[in-house]
Amino acid sequence: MIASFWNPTSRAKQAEATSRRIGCENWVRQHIAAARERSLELKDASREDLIALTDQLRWAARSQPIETLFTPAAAVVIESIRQTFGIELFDVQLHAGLVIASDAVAEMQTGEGKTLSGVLPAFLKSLTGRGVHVITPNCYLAQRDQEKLNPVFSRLGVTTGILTEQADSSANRKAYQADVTYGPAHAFGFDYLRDQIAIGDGSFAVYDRIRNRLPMSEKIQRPLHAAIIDEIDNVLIDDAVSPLILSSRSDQPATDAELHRIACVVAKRLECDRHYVVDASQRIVQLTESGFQTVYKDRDLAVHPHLVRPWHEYVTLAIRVKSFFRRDVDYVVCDRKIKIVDASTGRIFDDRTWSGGLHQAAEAAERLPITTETRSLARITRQRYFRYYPSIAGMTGTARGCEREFASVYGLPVQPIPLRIATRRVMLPDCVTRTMKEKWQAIAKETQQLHQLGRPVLIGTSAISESNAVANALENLDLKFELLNGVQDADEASVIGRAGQTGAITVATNLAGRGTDIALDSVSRELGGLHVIVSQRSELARVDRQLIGRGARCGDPGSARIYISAEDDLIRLHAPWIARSLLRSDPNAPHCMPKIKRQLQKAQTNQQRRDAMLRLRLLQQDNQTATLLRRQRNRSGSC
Ligand SMILES: Nc1ncnc2c1ncn2[C@@H]1O[C@H](COP(=O)(O)OP(=O)(O)OP(=O)(O)O)[C@@H](O)[C@H]1O
Repeated sequence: MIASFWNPTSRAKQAEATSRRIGCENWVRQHIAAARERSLELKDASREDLIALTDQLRWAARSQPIETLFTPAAAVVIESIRQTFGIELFDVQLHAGLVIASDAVAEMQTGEGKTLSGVLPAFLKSLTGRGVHVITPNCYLAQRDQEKLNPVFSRLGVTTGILTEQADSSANRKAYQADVTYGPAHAFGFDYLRDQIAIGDGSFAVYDRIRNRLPMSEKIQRPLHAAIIDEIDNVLIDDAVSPLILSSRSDQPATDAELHRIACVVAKRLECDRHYVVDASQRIVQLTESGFQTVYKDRDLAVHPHLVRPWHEYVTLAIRVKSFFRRDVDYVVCDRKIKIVDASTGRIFDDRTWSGGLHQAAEAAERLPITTETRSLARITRQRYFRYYPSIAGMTGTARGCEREFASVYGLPVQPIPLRIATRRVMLPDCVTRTMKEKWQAIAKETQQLHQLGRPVLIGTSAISESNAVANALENLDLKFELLNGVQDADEASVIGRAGQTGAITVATNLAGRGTDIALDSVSRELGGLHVIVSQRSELARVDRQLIGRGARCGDPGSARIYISAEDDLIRLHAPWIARSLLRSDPNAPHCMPKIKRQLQKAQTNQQRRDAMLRLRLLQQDNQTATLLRRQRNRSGSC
């Protein structure tokens, strides 16, 4: 069993077998037609009738595989959604539901209605009574979906719960008792780790053995059964580069605080390429021979009694902070503390810290009180945690390009769901500028023109500092706007609620880039819908596609434009030759867009490959550690 758990070939074969089954058009058509027919018989069924039908299905799930219950389950779900919202599930949503229920990834374009597509598989998998986890990339989406869908489930006699972000095990334990539990991915993973700590094993261990050793009453989670993951590429791929680490905090001042401060001063004096070399794409720093000599000039520091790592590593950390970590991009300073910003979602984490002294190096660079390094109590890679679920599936609008990783790591095939109606999105040509300043002005000007027409505009930026720069440019034109970047106290739901109204201007970081549903009012729809401005291409093309997908949803009109400047991060770090050619060119001459576009897309693909390699390395290390632990345990067991 363990061999197949780690074997990518067997996972890929499993994915291939599922893919053959769900890819059969006739099979899909027959199931949808049968479900529709059954649902007509249930029209206007009472709540009691629906609950009685659910009970019958639960009874049936005891003796037969849940795949065989698709038709009757779909019929009751269709009816419950009809009675709750007064809408009919689309065929593409039933199709996606069928794919997810078959343990696969449904790739459904942004705005096609994935939230409702997840109800049917969650309902089906809850029938066994072993609990379903509906996993989202963040708390906002978990709460939004649980609140929206709870009436649909409760009409069917199915209970739902929501995980809290706080380490409140009693509240979360209660949420796990529900049939369907909503929560962000990290909350599920951390509860798993808390269970590990409760049984006295901070290192990960063979899952079943651990589960069986601890009495049910003490555990927060029930045994893992089924996971349905929304924005599955974000949760299983993008976030998988960083393992989940549960750490302890100490209020004691850091004993090596002074060393971090000195390292920061030393790092400022060192020169790139002379004293150290950097790999910008991997954020790695290496001291050169001359760098080592300079760093160890003061011999007392090399033998300082408070060193917790070799002295040159303090300096390397300080150089990494100086070279790659930027305030209001990678972190913010709030209440004299460093708070990490998640690059892909734009969220600010209150309780996360960088490990290995990096957080302290950043505190030194910002002249903040230096905290003690956290001590890791338990850790698990996301890949490992999610592979513990016997059944895993999900949905996203952007699975393209990740098919191989989904198949070999998680055994998941990707099934594209056809568009319900052709998109009405108008993709305007990219706009190229030489400097950032020119870009902010151009964005503000375009926003002003559309605002005068009454069109709502969403400006998506990739960092807090950028959102502030756009905000300044808009203020210079006396334009009123809403800023959503996690720093302000703005209520996310209400800002998003207003973003589609006539004449609204919203500036946001990636907070609004994924999963958010911007509803248009009737006038803004008439005027052409939401216009999305992408302020710069991200390192991942999927992030851009998600942002563009905030407009022209569900058959609505809309448009989008991407802005590029020679000073953009993607160009600066991964394709500097584009910057050189742009800066040399005549600012008034038209740039050769197709060529620049192709080169930027290539830079994005290369970055995606590098990230995939990083994840693969993490997985290999994880495998080696697991094998080592297993051997140790076997040896101590046989002694
Ligand atoms: N069957 C339906 N009938 C009418 N409206 C629907 C239906 N399904 C979904 N919608 C509406 O379509 C909009 C988009 O739905 P939703 O947010 O679930 O899309 P999505 O696919 O999850 O988008 P994204 O990929 O951006 O997360 C919502 O306003 C939702 O209420």
